[in-house]
Amino acid sequence: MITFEQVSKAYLGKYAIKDITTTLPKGKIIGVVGPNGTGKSTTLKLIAGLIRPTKGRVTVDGMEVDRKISKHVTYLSELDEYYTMYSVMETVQFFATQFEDFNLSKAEEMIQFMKLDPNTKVKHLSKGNRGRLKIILSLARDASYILMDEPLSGLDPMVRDTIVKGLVSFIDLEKQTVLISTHEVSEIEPMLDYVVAIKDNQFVEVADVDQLRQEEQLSIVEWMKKIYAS
Ligand SMILES: Nc1ncnc2c1ncn2[C@@H]1O[C@H](COP(=O)(O)OP(=O)(O)OP(=O)(O)O)[C@@H](O)[C@H]1O
Repeated sequence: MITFEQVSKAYLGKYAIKDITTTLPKGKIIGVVGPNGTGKSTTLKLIAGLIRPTKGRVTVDGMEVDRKISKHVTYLSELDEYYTMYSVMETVQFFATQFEDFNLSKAEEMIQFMKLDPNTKVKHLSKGNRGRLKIILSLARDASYILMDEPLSGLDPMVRDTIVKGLVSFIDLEKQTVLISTHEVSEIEPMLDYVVAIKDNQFVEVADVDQLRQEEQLSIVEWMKKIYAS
């Protein structure tokens, strides 16, 4: 369970998010959505302990978040952060030495699923294939919380659908909670259980995406259009 207690984050005196109090459930795939610059990355980084709130408290399973939370939380950033001299397999093996919960056989399975050549050096991978490698590195950890900041950026629209389906099959919702930030909601919509949209520094939440579809006959994309139009 992730809680925000009166959390604000300001950069140079300007708020990205302001006075948020909420609880995000466990065992769900949660979309963090909104237009550019609304605070999606900020929200994920606060949960990952990469930045500190200006005010308030963020907790994960009752633990106040600081950098040590990375034992329980994996964060896939928008940036590349690996050694380009390593091959795909060497990178995966290196990560296995860094994280106790890294599941090497799951990583190998995902390399096959993503159709990556394990022997290719990272510096020779296309942008899309680096994107695939990043997804593998974050999902191969048996961490309780998986945070993915724009995981589909740089990936060919033709393969996104397959990758999204693959992502779901590698997540164990009995033990894991996933937060995915994106402004390309339509592509991940089928996998989402719960949605946090950020508008005017506040969270607007949909606790049950199926209910939204059944009772209000709205897709998330349609719901977002309504929110951001008002
Ligand atoms: N390190 C920083 N220094 C100053 N301002 C920042 C910093 N990081 C983020 N911001 C500002 O905070 C606001 C929220 O940024 P954030 O990156 O969280 O948004 P986002 O929704 O993830 O955007 P995008 O979709 O473009 O990635 C923006 O106005 C951004 O310019």
